[in-house]
Amino acid sequence: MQLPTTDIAIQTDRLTRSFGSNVAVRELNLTVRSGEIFGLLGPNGAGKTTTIKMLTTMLPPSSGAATVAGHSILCDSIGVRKRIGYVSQMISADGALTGFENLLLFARIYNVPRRKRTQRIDETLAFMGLTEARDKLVCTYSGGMIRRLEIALSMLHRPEVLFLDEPTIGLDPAARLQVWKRLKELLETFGTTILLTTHDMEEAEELCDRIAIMKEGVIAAEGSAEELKQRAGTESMNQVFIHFAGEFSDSKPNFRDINRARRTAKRLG
Ligand SMILES: Nc1ncnc2c1ncn2[C@@H]1O[C@H](COP(=O)(O)OP(=O)(O)OP(=O)(O)O)[C@@H](O)[C@H]1O
Repeated sequence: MQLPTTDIAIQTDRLTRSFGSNVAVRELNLTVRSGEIFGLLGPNGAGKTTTIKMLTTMLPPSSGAATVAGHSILCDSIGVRKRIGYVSQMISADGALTGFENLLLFARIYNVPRRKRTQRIDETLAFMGLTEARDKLVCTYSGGMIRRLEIALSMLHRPEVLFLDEPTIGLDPAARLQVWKRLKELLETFGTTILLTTHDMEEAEELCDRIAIMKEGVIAAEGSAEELKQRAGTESMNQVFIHFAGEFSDSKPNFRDINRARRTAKRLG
């Protein structure tokens, strides 16, 4: 089915990225509809982060093309950047500043008009349940509060599309639920399209309207959690993952990837 372009938030056309002889993402054709939460799943090294880096214009593709919020990642990276937010696994808020000060810094970067800044920051803090922590140093925040602040930083300019790389990695169950709640509210309140990566099958089922399971740089399966369960002939999302991505998640074991995931978990834990 062909969707009208206004209903499409992200579209890729044979998007490919290689690192030397290693093809991390191979001729990816992906469509994310406006106003949905889309989950990219897959074992370590499947190409999820590389996909996000290309879509956020941080990494040029080796070949292929993509549009994000109607703008080409190849010819209009500024147009893309103005319309997106990105919460990576790596970048953290500055622990030596308060939540408010962190947001003020981003408000300047995003060119939020000076007279609107304080109001926008306070609204965003309230939205993320951080009003009471407004003037506290971020180094005193819990892992869940840091993650919510990072989401607040990424949505300060009210992006059309938000990219989240493993948003709840390293969080305890209560903090994870809080993040899910805020992300759903973000979609309901602002209509923000969300593309996230996760290894957490419960997260994918609970949060995502549609899911793509990547394996070795290609999409092995795509659909809603219910559709994927039906196709795999199981009620368990873990079994769905194994069915489409394979039993072993060490197809491309990589010190860099494991080390990065551990550092993120440690940072938030
Ligand atoms: N900067 C880089 N230089 C060389 N190889 C890279 C680089 N970034 C990614 N890769 C390789 O590309 C492949 C895909 O990596 P990517 O980080 O996209 O996977 P991922 O699905 O996000 O994994 P994870 O779940 O561990 O975050 C891996 O084989 C990885 O080693």
